[in-house]
Amino acid sequence: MVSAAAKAKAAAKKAATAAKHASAAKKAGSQEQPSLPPAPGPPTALPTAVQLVFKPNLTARQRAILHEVAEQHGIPHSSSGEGDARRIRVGSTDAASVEVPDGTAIDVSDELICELLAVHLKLDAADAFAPRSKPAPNGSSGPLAENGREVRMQFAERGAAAKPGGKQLSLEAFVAQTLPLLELEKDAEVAQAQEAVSQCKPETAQAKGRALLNLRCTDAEGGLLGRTLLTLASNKGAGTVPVSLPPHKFSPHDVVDLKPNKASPSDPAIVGGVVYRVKEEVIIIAVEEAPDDGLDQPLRLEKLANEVTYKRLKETLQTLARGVHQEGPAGALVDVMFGRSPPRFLNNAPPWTPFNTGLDESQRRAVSRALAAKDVALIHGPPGTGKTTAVVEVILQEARRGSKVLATAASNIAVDNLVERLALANPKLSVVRMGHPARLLPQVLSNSLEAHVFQSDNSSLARDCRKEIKAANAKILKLGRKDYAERRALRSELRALVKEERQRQERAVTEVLTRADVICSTLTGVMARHLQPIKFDLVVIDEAAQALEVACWSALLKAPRAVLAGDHLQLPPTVISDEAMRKGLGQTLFERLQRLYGDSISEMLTVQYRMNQGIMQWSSDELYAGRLTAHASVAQHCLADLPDTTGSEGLEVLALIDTAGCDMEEKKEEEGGSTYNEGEAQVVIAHVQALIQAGIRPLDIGVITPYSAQVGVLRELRTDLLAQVEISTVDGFQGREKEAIVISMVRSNSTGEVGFLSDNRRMNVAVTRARRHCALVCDTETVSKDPFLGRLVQYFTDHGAYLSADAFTA
Ligand SMILES: Nc1ncnc2c1ncn2[C@@H]1O[C@H](COP(=O)(O)OP(=O)(O)OP(=O)(O)O)[C@@H](O)[C@H]1O
Repeated sequence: MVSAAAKAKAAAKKAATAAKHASAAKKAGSQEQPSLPPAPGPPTALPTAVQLVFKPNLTARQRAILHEVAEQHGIPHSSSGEGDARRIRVGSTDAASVEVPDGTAIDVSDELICELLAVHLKLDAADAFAPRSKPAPNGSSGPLAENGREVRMQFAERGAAAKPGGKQLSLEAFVAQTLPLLELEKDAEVAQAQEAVSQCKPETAQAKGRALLNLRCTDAEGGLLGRTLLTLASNKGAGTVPVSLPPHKFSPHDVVDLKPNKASPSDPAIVGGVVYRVKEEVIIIAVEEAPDDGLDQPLRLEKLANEVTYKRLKETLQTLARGVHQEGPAGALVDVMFGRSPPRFLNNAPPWTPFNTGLDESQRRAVSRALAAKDVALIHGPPGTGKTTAVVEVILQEARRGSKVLATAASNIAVDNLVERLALANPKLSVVRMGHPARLLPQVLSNSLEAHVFQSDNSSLARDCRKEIKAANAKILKLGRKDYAERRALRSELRALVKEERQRQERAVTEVLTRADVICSTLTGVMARHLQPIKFDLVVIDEAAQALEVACWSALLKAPRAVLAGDHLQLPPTVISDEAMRKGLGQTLFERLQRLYGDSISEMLTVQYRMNQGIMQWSSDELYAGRLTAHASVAQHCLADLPDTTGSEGLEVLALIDTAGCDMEEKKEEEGGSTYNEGEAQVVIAHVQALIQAGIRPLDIGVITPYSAQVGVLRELRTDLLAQVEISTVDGFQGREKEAIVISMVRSNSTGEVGFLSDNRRMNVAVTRARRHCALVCDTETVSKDPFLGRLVQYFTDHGAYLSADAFTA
């Protein structure tokens, strides 16, 4: 058994050793740099880089030990204030202070204190905090009587830790570090929304992508399970020609306000709603009820901050911090995920007959591993390797065994994808999709909770109640002033009917959810009230590498077993706050578990079904240790094989179009700060035109650029012929594919600055969207200054056609 104190001691030793090494290295590099004396040193006041500030939620014992340890190491320490204002400070008074998160939900554990002292002050306090009372005999965390009050040593002495393959994160440290980061992220989102729509001119808000100005409502149709859909288009076309909307950041499920175009920021909305669909020329929003008037004027759409998500995520953290999960289904799973007990697997995977007989060897291995997992298994799916295909098989197999499955993903589109594929694979399966119908694809609406409920007996009885309510209301309206008795009787009847209607609706929802084999929801959606009492056997998270760890926990606490599928080498979750990102909010559970347990819980899919071998090989060698192979059905496919193409000239699998020396310098937007490159954009469009002339359908071509400003420039250059060519940022293309992809890298400067292009995950996603052709348009001199991009350029030079951009402008 590895105690918390022992682990903290190991962590402290590691940090102290690292500090010693760093100081030794500094010393070796520069004789002028004095190294710190090794701790414990003489009790002289040492300068420290930070000052830790502890709030009142420490026990008397912890406070005493803190002072003792600081004293021993000659580090300044003080205690001030009373009650809630009480603070213990450890570290130099003039150093930057680091507040140890408090909050009533968090007990600051010994382990957390040891870690904080080790990380920030390079102090080894493990011995001092070693428990002086014995743990409960069963090794579980029993309450220890101390200083006259009970102190819960949460998780402190739980089962033996599995052999960790990487740095461990304790549950307490995770909660303590994530709570403030969530606050930062919420503040950043609210600030972004406020700044964009209320503190700046509407034109600036539009430039930032958070507002769309001068729209007209072209359609208001009923449907969508009782909601109204409003279609909004740009007023510029005046109804004659459809006009593209300007670049924006609206996407399905965003919460929005619709206002008169000239309204001031504080004016109320005509109506609020949720974005239902985003198309090139229109945006469709779902509203509870169409407003009676106000829609026949120029309109403005504003994106609002969605604070509900943060509230839900905080609740999840608080549940974890309180240790409530220990009594719930996920008690043992939590221990495994924080390295306190090893992951367990059945000795032999249960026999299974695949629903999908075309699964390849690596997919079968991944499914077997998932079915054998008693706690958690990972499916690592590089681009196009059929990760969702494997996940769907796992769910079908589990449902066949009688398990109730909660199938989730971070995005609505990924959840819809699961629903659609599950329903197709086994139409007898009861698959229920949670969530606002506006957020669902039309093809999965019949699986929505509302659609299921609508068909149930209780719901039909509830509708009868509704009819009777209407009739009773009509009768009341017809009554004369003096019909007191009758009115009273009708009112009482009404109350009973309303109550019965509500109860029937509730019962209908509970029945549908209880009977379902698979319930599908986004990660934040799983905290919906109706799901609270439902028990699951397995939680599946698809696209887990795009989900914040805290969001995964909302789902994970609902079942004893979990299967996570994803690829940590593609784009990470979006985090708005730079500070929160820097401090680790973007770190995903998928990646953490990969580091912690590696191949012992993870199966990598190795056959990809999308790319020509030439496109795949760069990604495989650069990011997946050369383990990917192209399935025979795609390994050699190229554009020239497509119908209607004219020969193979200009249709090579890889092409490098070099703008170096062609006077195509990048520029920076005045507002927003995004980068663009007009010269390069013209070259990109010219190459797309050449592809179309060679017989490639515009629909099969995608243009990807990392910079939103370049998306705008490219869209402006698009002629009618190119209307169906999709132009988007890398993020907009994640999870998708096109026969031909043209990448506009934008950066061209004399200093070799490449910004976030050097993030290998971003480039990995961009290149691997292509099935048969990938063209890289860039200034090779600028981008090659970055070693990773230099290798990419070299790969394209070695294996593809090389063209100078001059050839396109001549
Ligand atoms: N065993 C297989 N045999 C043939 N085709 C397959 C197989 N597995 C997956 N595919 C096909 O490969 C494509 C990608 O599959 P899927 O969407 O499951 O992959 P993914 O890894 O989830 O994709 P992404 O890279 O977008 O995350 C789909 O068209 C799918 O039908």
